[in-house]
Amino acid sequence: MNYNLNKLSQQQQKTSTLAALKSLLQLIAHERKNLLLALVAILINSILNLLGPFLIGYTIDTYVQHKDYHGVLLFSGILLVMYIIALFTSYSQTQLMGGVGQRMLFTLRNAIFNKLQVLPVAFFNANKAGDLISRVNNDTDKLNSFFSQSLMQFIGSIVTMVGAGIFLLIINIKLGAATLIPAAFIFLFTRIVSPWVKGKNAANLKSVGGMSAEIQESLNNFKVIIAFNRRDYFRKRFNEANRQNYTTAISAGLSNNVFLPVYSLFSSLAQLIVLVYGIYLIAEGEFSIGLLVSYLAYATNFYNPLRQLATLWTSFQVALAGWDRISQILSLHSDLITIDNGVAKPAAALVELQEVSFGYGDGKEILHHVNLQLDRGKTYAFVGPTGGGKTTTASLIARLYDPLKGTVLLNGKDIRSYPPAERAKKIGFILQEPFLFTGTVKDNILYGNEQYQGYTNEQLEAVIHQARLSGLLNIFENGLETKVTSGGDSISLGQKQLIAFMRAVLRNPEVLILDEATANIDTVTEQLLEEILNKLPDTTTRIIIAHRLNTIANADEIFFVNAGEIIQAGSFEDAVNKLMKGHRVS
Ligand SMILES: Nc1ncnc2c1ncn2[C@@H]1O[C@H](COP(=O)(O)OP(=O)(O)OP(=O)(O)O)[C@@H](O)[C@H]1O
Repeated sequence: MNYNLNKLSQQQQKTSTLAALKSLLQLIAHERKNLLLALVAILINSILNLLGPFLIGYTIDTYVQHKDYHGVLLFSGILLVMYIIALFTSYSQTQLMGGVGQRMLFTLRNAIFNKLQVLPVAFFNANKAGDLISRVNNDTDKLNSFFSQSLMQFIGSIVTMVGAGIFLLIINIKLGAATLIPAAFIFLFTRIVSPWVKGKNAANLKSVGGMSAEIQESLNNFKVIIAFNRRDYFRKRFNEANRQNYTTAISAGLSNNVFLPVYSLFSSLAQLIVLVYGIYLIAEGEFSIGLLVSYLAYATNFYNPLRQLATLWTSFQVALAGWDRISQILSLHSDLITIDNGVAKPAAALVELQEVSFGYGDGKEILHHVNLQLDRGKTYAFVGPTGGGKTTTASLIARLYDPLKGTVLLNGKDIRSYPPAERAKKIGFILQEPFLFTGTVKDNILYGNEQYQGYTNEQLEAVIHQARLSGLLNIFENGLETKVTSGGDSISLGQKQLIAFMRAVLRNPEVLILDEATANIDTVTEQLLEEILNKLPDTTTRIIIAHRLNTIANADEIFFVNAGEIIQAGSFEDAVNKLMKGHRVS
């Protein structure tokens, strides 16, 4: 499956505006009650706005021309009450839709974040974290702006326009038709120009994502930047991303501003038509002054919302561009599904790779028809040159990826048939770069461990003691309460590896994979770690990926992993003998 969102956006078929609007409305479908209330408020508001000019015209013709000031006063009072009610309805709908927008934002951000939690490693390999953050933060906010500020105004404007259009045609069909001609041009113009505007806004949102990715990358690597004094390099890259954003923002801004002047021009033309044609009709005796005043007001009532629609339409195009980027994530599914293949065959080994081939999607094959058997309770070492495929093999055993061909079996069952929670419990994987989150050593040790959640420090210390891990915990000044940050600068890399080690061992896995897990640990601690490994339950299978020969000296079996192959090299002595005869171990 293609997980590259940028490639996906190129492949993605353009959705029609109506289809996109439909899918956007589905997002707030559960807000029916608030939407209905906001709709009623905006309808009342529009109706009151529409009645205004009619009453003004009526007052002029009936009372002003006959100097009936009592009537003028009465209708002025009625108009004042109408304006106050209109103000109240406008305020209510803003409040209601503000709430709808914020709740939609909340739900949507949760939905994207939850989706990110279930997507496979391949997705994160293919996309930059900064761009993903931008989609969660920035793009969702564009939708919020549309829902909270624009949607009801949008509906209100359309209702007012339709109402005003009907009044225009009812009062005088010929004048009405002439007044509405410019609107037809506006409609045509909008249809033609909208996809272009949406495209410009999509490019701008993409460049915001690119800039966010640049910031994220330089922040992650700030030590290297300072150590190598390469500030200029990242400054240049950021400058480039910023410039790109500046250019696309200008371009999007210009395209967004295209609607308003055109709408304004055609609105003014319509006013002119009403004035010229209206005066002609008065001269012909077909029209009254009061009617013309009402008529001009209705023409304004028709074209003003249309002008407002120009701004709202822009906000809609921006929201659509944001929605496209969000739905690209939401529409993805993990291809690491759990398959229904629950019948275990008699297991020849605990872990078995049968004719496994794998590559990362760039066409290069990393493993080629590999066969491997790992027995329960034994210790295995994967050695080989840098980039030889050791981590890849371990990742396939832990099902971070699925093989392109062949099968990985755990206990005689296809690894794909294990539910993720069960698989994670059976396989402990200590990565080359252990992941720690901000909290304490205890929080990090208990991460993903249901069994000991809620244990007090004393209870957990007892468990750690039982697992013979006390020696490792003692290395931390404040024991379980030692503070850890996700950047991990408060503790050393070796200490991080120790926490990851304790985390994995306490889960009591059937297979424990250590990927260069002792590379940053001093030899005394490494010795301690080895003792712990040796005392793990007899049933635990250990896979050690290491470059240091002393780390693998006690392995029952050593495998050379290189150039797509995994070669069984026997015990440490056998491997050393083979090495003497010309095999290269890194
Ligand atoms: N996420 C990835 N996307 C594309 N290619 C990758 C990815 N991870 C690894 N590779 C490639 O796969 C090959 C094997 O990498 P792997 O990490 O398995 O090697 P290794 O033997 O563990 O190396 P090391 O000893 O340096 O840890 C390398 O050529 C590497 O460039």
